Amino acid sequence: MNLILENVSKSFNNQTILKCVNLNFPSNGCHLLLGENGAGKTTLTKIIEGKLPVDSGQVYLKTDQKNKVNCAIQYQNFEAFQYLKIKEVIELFKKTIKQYDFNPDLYNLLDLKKFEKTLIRNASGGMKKAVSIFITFLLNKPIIILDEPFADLDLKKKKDLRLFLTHYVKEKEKIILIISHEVNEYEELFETISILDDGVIKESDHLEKLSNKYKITDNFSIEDLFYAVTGKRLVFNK
Ligand SMILES: Nc1ncnc2c1ncn2[C@@H]1O[C@H](COP(=O)(O)OP(=O)(O)OP(=O)(O)O)[C@@H](O)[C@H]1O
Repeated sequence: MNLILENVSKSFNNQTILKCVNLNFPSNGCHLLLGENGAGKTTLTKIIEGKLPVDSGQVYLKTDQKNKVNCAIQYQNFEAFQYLKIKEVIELFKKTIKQYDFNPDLYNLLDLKKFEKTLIRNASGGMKKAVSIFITFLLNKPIIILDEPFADLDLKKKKDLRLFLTHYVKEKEKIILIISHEVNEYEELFETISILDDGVIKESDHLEKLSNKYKITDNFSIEDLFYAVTGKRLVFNK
């Protein structure tokens, strides 16, 4: 199973945001989409989700045939259901999804048991992020897109989530696409890295191939790769 984007272009008000994007994400792996603010990452995910039409090109899920894309997206912020408790929100989703996937390991690592009775309106940024991540997996879709999943989580949850994702993609036939600026020490997690720069995919390949191509051999870091490819720093105070 592969998520395929073929020659995808998109403009807003005559400004080209995505230029002829070609991507291929195979299942059983986590894939990183990397780019500066405004590079076009969110636009790309909305196109994958089917929320935004393309100007040209196509997006599909390839098995032995071309299928419509069916994906769950975790957005950066969770602001819905302000007057429900965290547990009630999860119960509500369980009632509306036919074949939900309640993952107890994910529930525990995100510490949701502890905050079940907290109203969404009183939940902290980290708690809301935990709820949105959990619901994205609960939806049980073949494609999962996580938008800055690690931001707002404390160090233990970041580490546990990284480990969870590593095992999860090996066990389930899913495609996980992650948009993140937090990439330090996440090198092992990603099967492929795609670098989006001003609407153009500059590179999209396996880590090892990219590190060899750019001759980053000692202490390989994704930040160094981004710099080698774009000439720009992801971390500006480096
Ligand atoms: N509906 C819209 N109408 C006009 N311009 C838009 C629209 N949506 C996005 N844009 C523009 O498209 C460009 C890419 O935006 P996008 O949100 O995809 O970037 P991003 O890579 O997700 O950035 P960030 O890392 O800050 O979230 C920006 O210049 C943005 O202003």
